[in-house]
This record gives sequence, C-alpha cells and structure tokens, in this order.
Amino acid sequence: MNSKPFLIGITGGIGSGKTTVAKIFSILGIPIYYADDRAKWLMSKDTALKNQIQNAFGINSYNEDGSLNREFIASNVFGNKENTKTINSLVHPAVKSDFELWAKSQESPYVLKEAALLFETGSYKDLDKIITVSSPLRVRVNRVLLRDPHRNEEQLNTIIDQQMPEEEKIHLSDYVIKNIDNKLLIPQVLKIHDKLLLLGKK
Ligand SMILES: CC(C)(COP(=O)(O)OP(=O)(O)OC[C@H]1O[C@@H](n2cnc3c(N)ncnc32)[C@H](O)[C@@H]1O)[C@@H](O)C(=O)NCCC(=O)NCCS
Ligand SMILES: Nc1ncnc2c1ncn2[C@@H]1O[C@H](COP(=O)(O)OP(=O)(O)OP(=O)(O)O)[C@@H](O)[C@H]1O
Repeated sequence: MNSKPFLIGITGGIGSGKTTVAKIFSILGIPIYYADDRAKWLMSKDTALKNQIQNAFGINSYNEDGSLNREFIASNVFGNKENTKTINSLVHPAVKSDFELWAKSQESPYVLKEAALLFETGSYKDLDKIITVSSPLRVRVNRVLLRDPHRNEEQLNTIIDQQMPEEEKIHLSDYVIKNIDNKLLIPQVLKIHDKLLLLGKK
C-alpha cells in the first residue's frame, strides 16, 4: 500500500484546458481530485461550511432545495475583492482538508489536484510539483464562450482579472503543457507522466 502518493497540482486560467488535460492523466490511471467541483460539493453538503456561507452572504446563497445558488454567489463574488476574500477564506481550508484525506486513501505513485486557483490560494505549497496548462488569452475566452452559453465576455474578463496572470503561473511551475491548436496534448502528457512515475517511485 502506498501511504503517501506524490502530490501534483494541475492549474491554468479559466478555459486553458486543465480539465481536458486532467482527463488524459485519468485515462492513464492517475486519480484526479477536481477541486472546483469538490468545492461546490462541499459548499452544498458540509453543514458547517454551509452555515458559514449563509452567515456571510445571506439566505439567498442556497436554493429552496438546499443546493448552492451558484448564480447568486457568482454575482456577489466575481468582481468584488472583499467578497472573494471572504468566500476563499471559508471554502479553501475545507478543500485543503478534504484533499488531504482523499490523497491519503489513493493507491497510486502520484495523484493530481486539478484547480483553477493553486497559486492564488497558497495550496501549491502543499504539493510536490505543479503543472500549468497554458493557452493564449483569446483562445481561452473563445473556448469558454462556446462552452458556457450563460457567460458573456464582460463576466469572463471579471473572472480573469481575479486570477494570477499566466506568465506568473508558468514562472512558478515545474512543467508547462501548451494547449494550442498546433500542439498535440497526449505526447506532452505522456512525457510528464513518465517523469512523475519515476519521481513517485523514489
Ligand atoms: C462562484 C461560483 C459559485 C460560480 O460557479 P460556476 O459554476 O458558475 O463557475 P465555476 O466554478 O466554473 O468558475 C468559473 C471560473 O471562475 C474561477 N473561479 C471560481 N472561484 C474563483 C475565485 N474565488 N477567484 C478567482 N477565480 C475563481 C473558476 O476556477 C473557473 O475558472 C464558484 O466558482 C465558487 O463557489 N467559487 C468560490 C469557491 C472557490 O474558490 N472555488 C474554486 C477553487 S477551490
Ligand atoms: N485543444 C483543444 N481544442 C479544442 N477545444 C478545447 C481544447 N482544449 C480544451 N477545449 C475545450 O475548451 C473548453 C475549456 O476547456 P476545459 O474545460 O478543459 O478548461 P478549464 O481550464 O478546465 O476551464 P475552467 O477554468 O473554466 O474550469 C472545453 O469546452 C474544452 O472541451
């Protein structure tokens, strides 16, 4: 039994393709922790966190069926630094503990934590290596506009403004995967996977 797998972060700005890249690692058998999805699950199911969010943002934070009111939270958080700080201070510690627990139970040479915010939250410090998925801003915006019909370019720019610029992320990363039309993703993933398997065995 592998009691402590090597912990790898995979990040990138909105629409860079980190989920797409994470899915390729998953096909190779690597366990993936999708932090954004898990954060939303915790925000809906963790009673203590739910109460904290409701105390901070009000009763409208949740729908009548108890599910998270994403539109309401998004309208309060995106573009408002103070509210972003507040939600981050509530959600990120919960995600941190949840990830630690999850990682411990995985049997694999390494595991991946996929998250839009690794550097911004400081959680990169708990990880052994970081991969950044990089794509030009214009390509990212176009991809997200196609994927998320409910978002417009103005809202996207508000989110982008809250995220660390890509060049800074690259500077702080161990590996970079370029997700642009003329570069195949699978060979880039395989190259990093081989390196991580070696590191994970040490
Ligand atoms: C505001 C919420 C409800 C909006 O949900 P929705 O499904 O509409 O959007 P989604 O989660 O896909 O986010 C859209 C983009 O914004 C980014 N983003 C989300 N939260 C933040 C944040 N606090 N700061 C900067 N960017 C953020 C996402 O990573 C993604 O790239 C949701 O993003 C949320 O709960 N955010 C706060 C908690 C958080 O920080 N989660 C992510 C990291 S663990
Ligand atoms: N190389 C590519 N060619 C074409 N479409 C792509 C490519 N990479 C990603 N996409 C598409 O772009 C969109 C954004 O990709 P993905 O969801 O993987 O990004 P993300 O970084 O996880 O985004 P977010 O931060 O919003 O969660 C998706 O619809 C995905 O299918």
